[in-house]
Amino acid sequence: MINTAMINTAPDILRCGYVELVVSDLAAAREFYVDLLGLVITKETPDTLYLRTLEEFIHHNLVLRAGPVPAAAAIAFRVRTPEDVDLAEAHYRDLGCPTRRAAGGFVDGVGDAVRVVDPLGFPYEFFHQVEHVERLTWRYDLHRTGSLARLDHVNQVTPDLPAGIAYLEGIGFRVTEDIRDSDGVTYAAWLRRKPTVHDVALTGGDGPRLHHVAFAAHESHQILAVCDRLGALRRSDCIERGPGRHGVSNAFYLYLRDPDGHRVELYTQDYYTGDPDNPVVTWDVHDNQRRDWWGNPVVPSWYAEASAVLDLDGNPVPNRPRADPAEAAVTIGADGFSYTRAEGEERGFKLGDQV
Ligand SMILES: O=S(=O)(O)c1ccc(O)c(O)c1
Ligand SMILES: [Fe+2]
Repeated sequence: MINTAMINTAPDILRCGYVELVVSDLAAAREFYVDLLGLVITKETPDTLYLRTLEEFIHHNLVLRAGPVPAAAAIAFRVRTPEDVDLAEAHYRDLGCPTRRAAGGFVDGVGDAVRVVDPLGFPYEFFHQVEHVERLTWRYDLHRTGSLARLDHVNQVTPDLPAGIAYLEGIGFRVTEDIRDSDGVTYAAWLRRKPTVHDVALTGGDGPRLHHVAFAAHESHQILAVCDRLGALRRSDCIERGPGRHGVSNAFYLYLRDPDGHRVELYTQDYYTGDPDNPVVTWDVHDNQRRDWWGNPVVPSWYAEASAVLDLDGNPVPNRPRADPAEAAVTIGADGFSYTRAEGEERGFKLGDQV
């Protein structure tokens, strides 16, 4: 149940504004995110890159900071007013979480902000004041392969889904879709603030870890163009999963891994969820089309690997193990290679038996 008392002090979150990633080789990361994916450089210093998508008007959607340990340093949400930063600071103090305020911002282009280590162990930031930059929507002369339009969501690995969902509902998020089994175990959930399928997804597993950050294109052919470009450049090795169409969200997708292994999703064409009675879509964990609508396999690394997250002092936050069953175990390894049916309904491998 949602604890409405908590919502009263929660900030009014608009959307996920940016993610700060630590990368071990800034030049290699620049080549991946700028040359390959076409993100736009708003600002560049010797140790930091500020990048944005084509439709963005705030200073950046991605901060790449050179550092020894690849990890996620911040998941930053824009809030509606400057006063919401105060509310965020008070809310997380009420929750007993570490907080740190920076009146001049933690990164360039962003003003007064508060960073917290939230109850799940994730480094969240809440900001309102931000430097406006040129929105490049109509600058087709600058659009590159993929034409990534905006930052869409983050996916976070956490062990206890019910607790994670309750916490996020307490700061105003709403579930739009989830994956469960007949015993009531929840394996994954998608939660929103903006009127699409999600701003934050929770994936059941040892955490806190950042599973991926997703950028949205307008059309699936733009994602396919990235695949073709990667093939032409003989960089197909950075394609981890897809292209394909998700069951959950109905979005067309592609997952890439950057030079440090940070996972990036290219994503397009999910659906509107803005009405207060938006119906939640629940998928059975044995539904072989839940994660890929065409039944294509989910490679094991997609379930197993994710990025560490840092606390407010820059130290990796230790993982807590998931107590509930792991989806990859319940679905007989990389599902899509076999029918993931409940006990007694096994039908062996799909066509083209895999070894
Ligand atoms: O693989 S899923 O269909 O569950 C899925 C749906 C939406 C996403 O953004 C995602 O990363 C994964
Ligand atoms: Fe995603």
